[in-house]
Amino acid sequence: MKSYNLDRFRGIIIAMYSCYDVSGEIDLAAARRLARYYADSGVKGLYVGGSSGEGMLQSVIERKLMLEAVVAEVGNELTVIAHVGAPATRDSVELAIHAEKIGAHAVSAVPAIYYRLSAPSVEAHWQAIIDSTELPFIIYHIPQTTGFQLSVGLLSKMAAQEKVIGVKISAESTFELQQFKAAGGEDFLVLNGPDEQYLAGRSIGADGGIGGTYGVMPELFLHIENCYAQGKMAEALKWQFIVNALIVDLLSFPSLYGACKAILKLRGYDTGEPRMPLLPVAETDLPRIHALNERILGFAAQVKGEGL
Ligand SMILES: CC(=O)N[C@H](C=O)[C@@H](O)[C@H](O)[C@H](O)CO
Ligand SMILES: CC(=O)C(=O)O
Repeated sequence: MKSYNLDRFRGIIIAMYSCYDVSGEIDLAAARRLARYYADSGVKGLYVGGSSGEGMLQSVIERKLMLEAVVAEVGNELTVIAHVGAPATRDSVELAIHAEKIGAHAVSAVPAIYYRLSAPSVEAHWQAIIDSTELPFIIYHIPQTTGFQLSVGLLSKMAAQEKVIGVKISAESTFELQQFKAAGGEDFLVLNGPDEQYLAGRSIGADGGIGGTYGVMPELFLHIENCYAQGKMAEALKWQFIVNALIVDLLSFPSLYGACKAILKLRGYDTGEPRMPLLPVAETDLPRIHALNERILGFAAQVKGEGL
């Protein structure tokens, strides 16, 4: 049995975008405003510095600043998970120690990137992070970007540790998700990565999800989750399909995060442009962003009207 309160990690957790000012520096005030917006939306938590959070494009100091702003604003209301994955183990360890010191609720990390790492190497990397704090640890499995295929064997070995409370799986195989759940056992969390299959992941064993598109439509994911929790599968599926059409549109821009940030800007949350090499939305594409935002807001209003 894990001694941590796992319930605080079950549900909808937004993979938060980073916030920059006009010159591209971390914007702490904007980060606090965005975190507040999300807390008010009713989600369970925030995942800071992951893929959507551009952690890999920031210095260690910048990553600490982003996390500090989020914890300061919503640390008492939401679960805050610090993604500390980095190419160098010592940077990840430094980030993990900092996350614990300032009051984040968990740390999470992808395997170290760039080198083609052996399983023992990834295990040692994760272990160094785990051993550096008393915080619970969530493995981040995203083989399409890291190139590392996490085996059920290594997953099981990691999951046997008290501090390793779960895995966020962004691989698109729901079978793999189910196998991780079976290997980890009842009190091991599996969090769905691909937003397009939130409902599928949830149905086959996921305890919730951490997603990069939740940040522009938290209401819709909360609605899918509520429908699912109440056994209203047809309704949940209907909304998953609506969400998927929106995601297809989001993915049609030069970068997903640029599109999400442009949408938030229309709502009064200016988080700046994504960092290069991630591209912002071109001026000529702004009408398309505007239309997409209107569609999302329309669906969000519909969901609110339906209650649940
Ligand atoms: C590959 C990737 O970044 N996956 C994210 C996290 O798992 C998802 O949240 C996607 O951003 C989302 O499903 C859109 O494709
Ligand atoms: C999508 C996600 O979970 C991330 O941005 O890390």
